[in-house]
Amino acid sequence: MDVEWMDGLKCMKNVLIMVSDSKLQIWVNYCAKCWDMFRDTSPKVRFDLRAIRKFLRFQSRRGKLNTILLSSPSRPKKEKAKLFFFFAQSLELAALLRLKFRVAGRDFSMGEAPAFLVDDLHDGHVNGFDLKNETSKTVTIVGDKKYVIGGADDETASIEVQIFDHNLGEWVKPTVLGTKPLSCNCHSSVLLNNDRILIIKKGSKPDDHVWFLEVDTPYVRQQKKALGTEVVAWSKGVIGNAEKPIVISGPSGVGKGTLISMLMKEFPYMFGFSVSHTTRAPRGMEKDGVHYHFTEKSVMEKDIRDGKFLEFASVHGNLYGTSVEAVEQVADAGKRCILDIDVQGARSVKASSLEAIFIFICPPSMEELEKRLRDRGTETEEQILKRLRNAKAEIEQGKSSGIFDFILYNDNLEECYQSLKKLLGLNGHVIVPTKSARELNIPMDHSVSKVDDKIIINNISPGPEKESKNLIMLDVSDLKGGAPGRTRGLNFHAIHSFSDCLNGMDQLS
Ligand SMILES: Nc1ncnc2c1ncn2[C@@H]1O[C@H](COP(=O)(O)OP(=O)(O)OP(=O)(O)O)[C@@H](O)[C@H]1O
Ligand SMILES: Nc1nc2c(ncn2[C@@H]2O[C@H](COP(=O)(O)O)[C@@H](O)[C@H]2O)c(=O)[nH]1
Repeated sequence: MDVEWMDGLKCMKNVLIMVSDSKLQIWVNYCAKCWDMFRDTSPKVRFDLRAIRKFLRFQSRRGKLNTILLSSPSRPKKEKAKLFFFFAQSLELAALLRLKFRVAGRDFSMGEAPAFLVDDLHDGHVNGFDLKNETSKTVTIVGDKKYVIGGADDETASIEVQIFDHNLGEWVKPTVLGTKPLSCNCHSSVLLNNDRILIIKKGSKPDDHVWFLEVDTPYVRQQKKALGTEVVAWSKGVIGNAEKPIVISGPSGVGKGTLISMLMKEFPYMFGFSVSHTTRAPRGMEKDGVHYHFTEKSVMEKDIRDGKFLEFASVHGNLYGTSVEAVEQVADAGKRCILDIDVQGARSVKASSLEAIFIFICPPSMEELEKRLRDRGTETEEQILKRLRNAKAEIEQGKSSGIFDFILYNDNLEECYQSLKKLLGLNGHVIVPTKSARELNIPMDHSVSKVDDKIIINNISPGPEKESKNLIMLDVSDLKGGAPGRTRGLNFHAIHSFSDCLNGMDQLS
């Protein structure tokens, strides 16, 4: 193996760096003397980061660098981890150079700290997730792209996203879908499954800590195809396992609205209505923002072009649509979302990445449907005839398209309502939500590490209550939903040490 001594690193005294040309690897080693110095003080003080950066840049320009291997078989894992953390502080550079780290035989991409190796890392070392620079940006590499997240000075602005495409060798401005998180002083970024970046905001409100920037999920891929641009999508993380949204379809006048109102009245804390946009005029009792967002056609068409809608359709001569925000608002309130949309809309939702339960409501007969529409007295004769004509095709599609998981006949209203409750599992005991991890505070000053599907949030400056737990584990193994809409299934646990995250722990939610 070729061994080169790098000039730039001579000032590092006790750290040896060897370059293996054949393997394109750097081996980082350290001796006992170095460790003794290293143990008691911040690595930042002991090591000359600038020299390391210079060295790494130099190597990367020569195309020699793809892996840093921390190797010292005689050293305990914990010590290796400390050294790893020290290198992880060079995240910005590592991300630019697209480095890989290997510690104790395991590969970690830059920014992933092997938390299980560092039980007692309480002395304020950052773990590489934050760039810790003035503009609070983080850099995450996914495939051939570099995602630079953050950087807005103004806290009323949203977190910015910029992408550098290594294939094109240029910066690309992405179309950013979904409600964007407000800017914050500092955040951590962790790549999950190579398709989304977990963002943990520091010093934000409890319901605003966790966000996901989707970069290559099925929804994002679909939108890239549809919009023909680079696309990323924000999705806010919600704690707990709020259940799948419910899509209710059926011909006009069948009683969808009536059934939904009954459900929301009986279970107000459980369900929330997705308020659609429409270009039709309001009926007498209808309120803007409650029954619909009544909108100008040109405005709605522009919002559709801008990707703000989960689905939209022309129904009985007017434009109707469900905005991503409408679904997100319900999830934010911790409720299960109900969508009252036509069959075309249900088809679009089915094809989207929003996992939902699809229910079709059928009338007992066309005569009864006509009677209900006429008795409701909200449409003109012409509109009634149009709705009845459309009803025939809708019922056919509802029964045969394979979109719907359940078909209910709304003959006797009370019986139909009971059937609806039964299929939603509401006919037995209903659990009323209690105090939950929604109130959990993620400490302002924290570091973040990742072990498999577990994110460890370590309170760097614990408060006066000595007994309070300083470690929080965020379990992301069971994520559901995602953009468009919220990402459900986040679970927080209090843990006493890093090793707890591999064993049992106290769940907070
Ligand atoms: N099972 C039922 N028996 C008799 N009348 C009913 C029944 N269900 C609903 N209705 C009545 O039928 C009318 C239409 O119901 P509703 O407005 O809920 O229909 P819808 O499916 O929401 O219609 P649209 O799609 O046009 O909004 C209302 O006047 C309602 O009170
Ligand atoms: N595809 C969508 N269809 C929707 C939406 N909101 C309502 N609707 C459907 O439109 C008809 C007519 O409603 P009305 O209030 O004018 O009587 C009805 O079938 C609704 O289900 C939507 O956002 N998208």
